[in-house]
Amino acid sequence: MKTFESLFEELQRRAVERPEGSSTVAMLDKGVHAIGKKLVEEAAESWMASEYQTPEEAAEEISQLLYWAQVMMVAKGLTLDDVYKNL
Ligand SMILES: N=c1c2ncn([C@@H]3O[C@H](COP(=O)(O)OP(=O)(O)OP(=O)(O)O)[C@@H](O)[C@H]3O)c2ncn1[C@@H]1O[C@H](COP(=O)(O)O)[C@@H](O)[C@H]1O
Repeated sequence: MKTFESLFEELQRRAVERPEGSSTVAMLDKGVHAIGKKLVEEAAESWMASEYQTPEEAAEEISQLLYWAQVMMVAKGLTLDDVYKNL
C-alpha cells in the first residue's frame, strides 16, 4: 500500500524526471497559485464529506487533500523533514 512517504518520493521523482502525461508535472508547471486552489478545494471537500458523507468518502477526499499538500511541498522545494520538524 502507498504511504505518505512513498507518495512524496514518487512526486519528487515526477518533478525531476517529468514523464509525459503526469498530472503532477502539469500542475507543478501551473505553479503555486493553481496548486493552492486545488489544496483549498480538497480541504473543503474533505470537510463536507466528513460532515455529510460516508467515512469511506471522507477518507477518499482526505487522501486527495494529502496529495495536494504534497504537490505544494514539491512546488516550494520543501522536504518531509521541513514539515515534520514543526509537528
Ligand atoms: N494520489 C494522487 C491524486 N489524488 C488526487 N489527485 C488529483 O486531484 C484531482 C482531484 O479529483 P476530484 O475528483 O476532486 O476532481 P475531478 O473532478 O476529478 O477533477 P477536477 O475537475 O477537480 O480537476 C484528480 O483529478 C487528480 O488529478 C491525484 N493525482 C495523482 N495522484 C497520485 O500521484 C502519483 C503521480 O501521479 P501523476 O503525476 O499523474 O503520474 C500517482 O501515484 C497518482 O496515483
